[in-house]
Amino acid sequence: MGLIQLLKSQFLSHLIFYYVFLASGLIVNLLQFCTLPLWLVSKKLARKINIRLCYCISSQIVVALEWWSGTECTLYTDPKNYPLYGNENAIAVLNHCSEIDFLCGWTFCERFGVLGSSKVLAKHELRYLPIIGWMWYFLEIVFCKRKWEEDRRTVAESLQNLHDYPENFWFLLFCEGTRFTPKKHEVSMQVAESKGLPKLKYHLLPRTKGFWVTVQNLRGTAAAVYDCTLNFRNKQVPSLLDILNGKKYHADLYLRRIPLELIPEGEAECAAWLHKLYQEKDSFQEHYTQKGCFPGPTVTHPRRPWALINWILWACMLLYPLGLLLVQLVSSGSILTILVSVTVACAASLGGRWMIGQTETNRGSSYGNKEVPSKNN
Ligand SMILES: CC/C=C\C/C=C\C/C=C\C/C=C\C/C=C\C/C=C\CCC(=O)SCCNC(=O)CCNC(=O)[C@H](O)C(C)(C)COP(=O)(O)OP(=O)(O)OC[C@H]1O[C@@H](n2cnc3c(N)ncnc32)[C@H](O)[C@@H]1OP(=O)(O)O
Ligand SMILES: CCCCCCCC/C=C\CCCCCCCC(=O)OC[C@@H](O)COP(=O)(O)O
Repeated sequence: MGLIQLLKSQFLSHLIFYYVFLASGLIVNLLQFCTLPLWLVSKKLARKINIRLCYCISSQIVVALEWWSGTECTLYTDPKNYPLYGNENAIAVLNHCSEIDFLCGWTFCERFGVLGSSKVLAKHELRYLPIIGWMWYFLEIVFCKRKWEEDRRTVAESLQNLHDYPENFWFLLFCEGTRFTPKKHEVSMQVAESKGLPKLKYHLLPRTKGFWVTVQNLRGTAAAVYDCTLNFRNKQVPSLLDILNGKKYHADLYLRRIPLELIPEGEAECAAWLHKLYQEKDSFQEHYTQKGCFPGPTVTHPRRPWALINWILWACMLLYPLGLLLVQLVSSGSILTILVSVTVACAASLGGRWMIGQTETNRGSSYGNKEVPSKNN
């Protein structure tokens, strides 16, 4: 292991990341809270400010992927659609295959300039996640309880609010609704069988209602669906903790742009369309497994410096006063103050590690583990 690699795996390096993330995150949350009165005066300005504040947080995790771990992201797409990315609103349908799939999504958002504004249909539990969940509240992220009787109204209402959104955004949907595990795959393939649908090898059966309600409510707002299929080279299974340890991966994303007008309006037709899309995604994954790449040409879209600059600015702002304080504490020689500093460091480390734990599949929900197939299918 080289010296740099060794440095990246050290507790102190992680502690710096955690401290900067947690301290800046709480400051950003506080600033977002202060924008509340502004929403009454100018919704447009409040949204624009919140987009930039959210960028300050989410770009820090992108920095960990792009600059700290050096992970590379290759985009496979039709070059003729390339100028549209980042310049229109879109619904991104991404396979939920990895603990860092959301982060790869964020990286592409960053590269195409829509990181601050991009959104997701997220499970309700994430609303309460400190920093990220609180930030999402101000970003108008759409939450669902994964209970259709409740979601059908709330999700539609939240989507309608996005009609006058002042900046371009991508709206991410993990149609599988949960992350892939062998058990969930087995259950969902039983459902597929009961519905007379072909089995999928690499994906869980997609949940169609969220897709339908999103497409219907974003008609006129979003121009296209981006069908995104993600995989990692050499059968690697990345985790956020490994990224923090500086482990480098190579992500490949296959992106097809499908104009929204091509998607059927009726619920049943839309559901059938999505099932067909997932069958195609499955065939792309098969191609990747056989050949080590997706079909079609690649385009190179390099990382931008802004996320790194943002992180360095926060680090300077937060580490300098902390350094001064630590010097004072140590020179004061007070055992109590030194103990307090150690406790704060441990709290930052445990807090950061706990947040990373939220991305780990083995701590995931039991949603999709034991669902009863619908009677009428
Ligand atoms: C250039 C690059 C371009 C793009 C880059 C890509 C992306 C970047 C874009 C943006 C990034 C922005 C932010 C990302 C940051 C972080 C995100 C991180 C995480 C958040 C993600 C989540 O939280 S995922 C979980 C929440 N989301 C979802 O669940 C969405 C999908 N779900 C649905 O749509 C559901 O339908 C629902 C939630 C709306 C409602 O769920 P419910 O369970 O109540 O109803 P269902 O309809 O799903 O269930 C009943 C029907 O399902 C059948 N059934 C039963 N069991 C199963 C089973 N095991 N599998 C499949 N189907 C099952 C059942 O038979 C019923 O069938 P019907 O025929 O009656 O419908
Ligand atoms: C710069 C480094 C800073 C270090 C600290 C970083 C801490 C960052 C921590 C968390 C960022 C969390 C972002 C979103 C979390 C995404 C979680 C997720 O992927 O949800 C899974 C959900 O779809 C389905 O859930 P289940 O599979 O049903 O359960």
